[in-house]
Amino acid sequence: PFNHVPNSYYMDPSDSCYEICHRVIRDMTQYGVCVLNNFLGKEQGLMVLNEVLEMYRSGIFTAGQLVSNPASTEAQTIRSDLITWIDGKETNCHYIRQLISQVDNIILRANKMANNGKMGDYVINGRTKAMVACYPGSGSHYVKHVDNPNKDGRCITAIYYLNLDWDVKRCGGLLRVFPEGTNQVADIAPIFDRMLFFWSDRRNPHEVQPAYSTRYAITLWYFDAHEREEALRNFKERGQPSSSK
Ligand SMILES: O=C(O)CCC(=O)Nc1cc2ccccc2cn1
Ligand SMILES: [Mn+2]
Repeated sequence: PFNHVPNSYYMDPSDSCYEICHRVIRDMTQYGVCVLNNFLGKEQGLMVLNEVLEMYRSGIFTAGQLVSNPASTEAQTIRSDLITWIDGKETNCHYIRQLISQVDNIILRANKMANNGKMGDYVINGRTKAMVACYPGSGSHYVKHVDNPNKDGRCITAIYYLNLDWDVKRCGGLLRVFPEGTNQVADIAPIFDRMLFFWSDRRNPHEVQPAYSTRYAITLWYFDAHEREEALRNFKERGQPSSSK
C-alpha cells in the first residue's frame, strides 16, 4: 500500500492553507511521509535559492559533524554534507525567514486541526533552527540513519529542496526512506520547491544517495512538547553528578 503514496501534490495557489493542512494530516497519519510540490511557487522559491547560494558563496558552511568520532576519516564515509544553522533573522535571509514561517504555520495549524488537537499524538510546541545543507556533488552522500533514534524530542522532519532541473539519473542525490514495517521504499527526488515532511523517529530510516551535482536543502525539526520536556529533564539529571558519588 505504501507505494500508493501520491508522490506529489501540486499546490496551485488556490489551495488554501486549510487544504494543505488536511493533506499533511492525512499523509502523515496514513504513511508518516508527506510530499508537497510547488510549495512556495517559482518566484519565492528562486528568492530562497538565491539567499542560500549567497550564503554558500560567503563560505559559512562547515562540514556536517558526526556525534561519534568526527575526527576520523570514517566521518567522511558516513556523511559529506556541508551545513550551517540559521534562525532566519540574519541579514540576507528575508526569504528563508518567510519559508520558515510558512512551514511553521502549516505544521502548527495541522497539529491543531488534527483530531483532538494532535497529529500522530504529538503536541508540537517548537522547533530547531533551520539547517541549510549542501552536498557538494562528487559522490557526497549520507548513509542510512534515523534522525531521532532516542527520543530527543524531535517528532517531524521538514525538508525544503532547492535544486533546479534536478535529474536523479544524471545527478543522483535521491532521498530514499525505508518506512518501518514494510519492504517498500519511498524515493524522493530533491527537486526545486518541493516540501517533505516525515516522522523523525525510527519509523523513517533514510539515506541520501551519492550526489553528482551540488544539492541544497533546508531542514527544520519540530518538537513534541512532552517528549522534548522529558528529554531535557533526562539531560539535566544525567548532567548532575549522581548523588551516590
Ligand atoms: O537532504 C536530505 O534529503 C536528507 C538529509 C538528512 O537526512 N540530513 C540529516 C542531517 C543531520 C544533521 C545533524 C544531525 C542529524 C541529521 C540527520 N539527517
Ligand atoms: Mn536525516
